[in-house]
Amino acid sequence: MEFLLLPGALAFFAMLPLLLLLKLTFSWWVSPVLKHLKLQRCGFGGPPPSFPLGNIPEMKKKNSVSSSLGSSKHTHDIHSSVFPYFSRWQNSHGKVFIYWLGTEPFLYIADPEFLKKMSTEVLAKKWGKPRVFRHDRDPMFGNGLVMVEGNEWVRHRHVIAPAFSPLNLKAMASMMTESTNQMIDRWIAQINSGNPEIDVEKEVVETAGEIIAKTSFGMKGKYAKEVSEKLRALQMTLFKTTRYVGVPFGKCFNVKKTQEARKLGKQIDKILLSVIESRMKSIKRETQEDLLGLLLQGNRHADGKLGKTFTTRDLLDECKTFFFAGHETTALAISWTLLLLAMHEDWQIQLREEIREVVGDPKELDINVLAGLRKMKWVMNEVLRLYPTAPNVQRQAREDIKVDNLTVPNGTNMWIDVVGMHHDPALWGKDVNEFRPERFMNDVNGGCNHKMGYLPFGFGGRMCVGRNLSFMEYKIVLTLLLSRFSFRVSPGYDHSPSIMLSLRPTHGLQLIVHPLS
Ligand code: HEM
Repeated sequence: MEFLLLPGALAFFAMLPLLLLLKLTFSWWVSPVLKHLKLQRCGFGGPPPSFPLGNIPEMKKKNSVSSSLGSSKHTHDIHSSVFPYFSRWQNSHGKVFIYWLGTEPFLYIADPEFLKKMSTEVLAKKWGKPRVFRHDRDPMFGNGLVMVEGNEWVRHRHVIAPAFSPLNLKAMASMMTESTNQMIDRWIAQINSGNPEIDVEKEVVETAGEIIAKTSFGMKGKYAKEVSEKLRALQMTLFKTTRYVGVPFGKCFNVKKTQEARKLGKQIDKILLSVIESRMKSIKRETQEDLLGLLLQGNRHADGKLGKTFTTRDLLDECKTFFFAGHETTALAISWTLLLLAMHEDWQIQLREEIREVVGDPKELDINVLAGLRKMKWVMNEVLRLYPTAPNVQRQAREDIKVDNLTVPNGTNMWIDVVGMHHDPALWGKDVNEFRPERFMNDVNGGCNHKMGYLPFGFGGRMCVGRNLSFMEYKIVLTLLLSRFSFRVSPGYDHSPSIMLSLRPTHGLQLIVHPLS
């Protein structure tokens, strides 16, 4: 019997490399070509891709050409500098077209009407997230809420959303004031030493990292700082390199960085797992009011046992997700705000007056009054319009989607260009690139002529779950900073916003900071 099988088995092993080659040729060449033909038949145009890089060479070329907007030219007209390739392709292919990251087709969307029609066709739980990004960002988000799909997403969102209710968030205010006051002390010391130029982006991002480490997993002091630094190092390792997402063997271009990210990811998981496990052991005494505490309390069966909805791995992925989705987006919103207020002293004065009227003495900050900071909310909305810190929203079709006479085929990735829509004069009018917070005075959409044209927190059922937390942090940090300091743009500041997952200032954000008497 064995002898009879042997020639067959040998033939199989001899064929193995050929089978593998056929499989790879199909997935990386035949299948993308078929997809391309299908998309063309569906009526979508776009820049012609090459194999195996897709349109990446053109994207990289344009990236290197785009440079600083010039220190004297603090223009808010940033779309063509942060996404030069999209801005160019829009001119020749309109506001909806196909481009390719490696062998993965992406539908580019900067047309709110198209987006509206598509999103009325698809339930939140039926949207996918691009598989190439899920894979690429696995060390950061794992299967946390940002990436999870289908019924699993419903389950996660159902448990997580209540943790972000305004009532629960109030308990976190003291963690925010504590870290902000420590930052203020550092600034005072630096100014007293004769150096009033502060890189507010570096400072605020660091402080927000500590805040989220406290509010997410209840870490304190030095420990919060250490974990937050490790998590940030992981993000830098993943994003500060030339990346070939969607390209076959793309990770091989960066073996060292990929290994480094994996190593850091494991270290972080180890630290967070030990925190989660020790918190689980003391579950009966669990009174901590951070997000992990709230999830643990919601994760108990009626008999008090753990694991109703989340496994330890789920909890770990969610804690990391809160960190990565929450700290930089909020910190950068605060940093861009400080720049815009430094450029528009009138608004700095108006906000300071509002703080005086609504909050009174910031040393006794009563967070119940924060809702009264109306002008500050207009400023936040306007900053997130001009500088949306989450510069795009992504989806993947899990079924064919009909939009008028076009079909978006199952599996198509979508890249919704938030920066593009927020800077589109057809949606906002001639003053689109001006800082005018008052446009939000009587209109939550800031006068945009389409309600899906303003998407700083995404859209539909998957809209940002942490936005209430970010509103609170934004108001607390700004209240404390504006009560203590005035801000001017430093001559050393080079205005060059760029994308590194979030929309950030490439060379930091240097302001001249003066203590108020
Ligand atoms: C200014 C601050 C923030 C901005 C601009 C922002 C923006 C966004 C955007 C654009 C999305 C994608 C929505 C979509 O796909 O339609 C999102 C999702 C998400 N955000 Fe935020 N975010 C901010 C703060 C936060 C904070 C503070 C947290 C948590 C601590 C957080 C946690 C999340 C999570 C977990 C999701 C995934 C929601 C889901 O898919 O169900 N975000 N955010």
